Amino acid sequence: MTLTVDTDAISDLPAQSYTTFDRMRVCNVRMGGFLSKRDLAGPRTSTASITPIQQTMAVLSCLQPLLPKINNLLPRDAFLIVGASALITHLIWNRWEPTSLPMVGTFFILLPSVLSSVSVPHYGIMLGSGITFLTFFGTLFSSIVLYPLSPFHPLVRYPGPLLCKVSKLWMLSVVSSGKQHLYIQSLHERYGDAVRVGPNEVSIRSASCILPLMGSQGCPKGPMFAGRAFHPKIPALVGYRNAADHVRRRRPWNRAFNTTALKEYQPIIARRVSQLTEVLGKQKGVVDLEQWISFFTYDFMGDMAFGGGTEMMRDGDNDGLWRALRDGMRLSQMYENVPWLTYYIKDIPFVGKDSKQFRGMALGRTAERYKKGSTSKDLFYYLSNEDGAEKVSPPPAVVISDGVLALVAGSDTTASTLSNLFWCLMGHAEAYKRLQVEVDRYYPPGEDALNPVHHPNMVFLDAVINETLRLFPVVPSGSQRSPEAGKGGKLLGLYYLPEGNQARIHFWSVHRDPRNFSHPTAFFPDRWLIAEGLQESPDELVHNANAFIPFSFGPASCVGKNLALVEMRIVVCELMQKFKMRFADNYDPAEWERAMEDRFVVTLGHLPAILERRD
Ligand code: HEM
Repeated sequence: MTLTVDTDAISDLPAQSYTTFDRMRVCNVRMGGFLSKRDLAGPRTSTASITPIQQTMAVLSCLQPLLPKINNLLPRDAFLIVGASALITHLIWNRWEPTSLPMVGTFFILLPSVLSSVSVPHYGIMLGSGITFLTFFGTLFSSIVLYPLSPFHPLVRYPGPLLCKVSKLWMLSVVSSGKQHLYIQSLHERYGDAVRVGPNEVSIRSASCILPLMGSQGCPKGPMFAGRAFHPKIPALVGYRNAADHVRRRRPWNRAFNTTALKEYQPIIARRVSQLTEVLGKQKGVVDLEQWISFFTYDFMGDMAFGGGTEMMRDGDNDGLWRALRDGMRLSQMYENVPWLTYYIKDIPFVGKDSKQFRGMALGRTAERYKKGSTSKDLFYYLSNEDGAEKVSPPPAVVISDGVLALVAGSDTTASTLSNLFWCLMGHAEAYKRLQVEVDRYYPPGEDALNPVHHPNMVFLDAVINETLRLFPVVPSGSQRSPEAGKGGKLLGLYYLPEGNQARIHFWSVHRDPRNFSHPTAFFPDRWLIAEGLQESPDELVHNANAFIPFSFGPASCVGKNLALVEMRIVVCELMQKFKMRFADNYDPAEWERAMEDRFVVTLGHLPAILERRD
């Protein structure tokens, strides 16, 4: 629909005898019924109940008495008015970020159309409108580009590349390459510990900022999670920005991962790990270890989140949901950089198709699980309050959101760490041999490697897991935090993060910083034993345990950490007890890091290996 506003006719209305809403109704008739009956329902008692369109129209209507005077304006003044309106639009946009398409239309189509009335008397309809739109958008875009570079921007003191400072759109191109982690690392090497990676975002490499940014007195989550999930009405745990709501929502998760609950999951883990051993044992020749481990973690988390229903190790990805999960992850990472965009595109049918497909699956599984009731204590048991710990059970929509989160947060993270671990071991014969000795000592043939009873004694196993997570943190570019709205900015040691801006600790760079760890790029599990005094070292080693944050830090850090550790230890012990592993012939191990992509969670390439049974 084309909107044309007959400004002369509007200005003819006698201002005194019409209310704002009367004028709006007249405008609406002339605009072909653009506004709904609700928008035109008349004055309300409170401004809170007036829709954004009504507010804008009210402002425009109030300007009507001025319109006759506008006809007498000089062309120079007309330009100034249009330019000033563009600047005010930027100001409003910057501060409140309108979230509905009608608002976008009001600011970007209706407003310049109305403003055309100041140029039309001088240049005629076509030229006048053209000049107005050009002036309006020219001023608006110049302001958008120049403001982040100006001394008035609160992040002006942070260095960074010009393109990062101007727009997050630049980061979109970096993200699409899958190499965001290496790009940001290179920025830290060039610009220092705090780098501006977006107009309103800083990446931080300093370990001393971890506590003030992410600790209990730190900042809540930033807007990236809302962008990733298309601003859902009911966010999953990971998306809660209000600290008090996050604490409340995290309660069942904490119960689900306490020591008693973890013990109850052991039969579920054991069943899936022995299935993994069985399928690997049946493979002939080269196996893609990465793929089988991913299938295993996905099946296991399916058991945990929905009480079963996922059989990737048996059937493969026959319903395409695993592929949808990976594709969805790529797109979510794009959206997390431009969270405002997802407000406008979320209702387009094909947008977010993968996430919707995945959610549909979760909906079906949740319904089945409710019908079946609890057969064993799994994650669903706690999330749906089957344990009865909360007075009021959460509605199914909440349980579904959390179930999807469990599947996403618990499968690829653990799978990537396990694949990285086996890649490191197969490439470091000495560490492999040493771990094999430890596994054989505690789990010799005949001893049940699915029973975690000996794990507390397996210090080299933990050193290998830690070293893998240090070298390859699965969330390499970190998790965004932003100061709570209305509470002012946050002092992060030497740095200040003003309200309305965001920061992330760059886990990858912190873990590979020689100020935190000696020989930072080497796979050197011994460092963990040396740091604990369990092994001597000929050299003085730098080892900053506070800089090791693969599971993040603070009240919103990974809630599934203990489950992940138990699961990984069982898999390593079982596979090393049963198989001898080596890279496939002709495999170039350097390919591993080349194929590694930062998709918020790391995704990996193939891991071709030859597995020989040891028994
Ligand atoms: C090696 C395995 C894993 C690693 C390295 C890992 C790492 C992380 C990281 C870095 C975060 C971001 C925290 C933040 O925003 O600051 C996170 C969050 C989360 N993880 Fe994990 N994770 C792993 C396994 C798991 C498992 C098995 C689960 C089980 C369901 C899980 C559930 C979650 C949940 C629910 C969150 C959101 C926590 C919150 O917002 O309160 N993770 N994880």
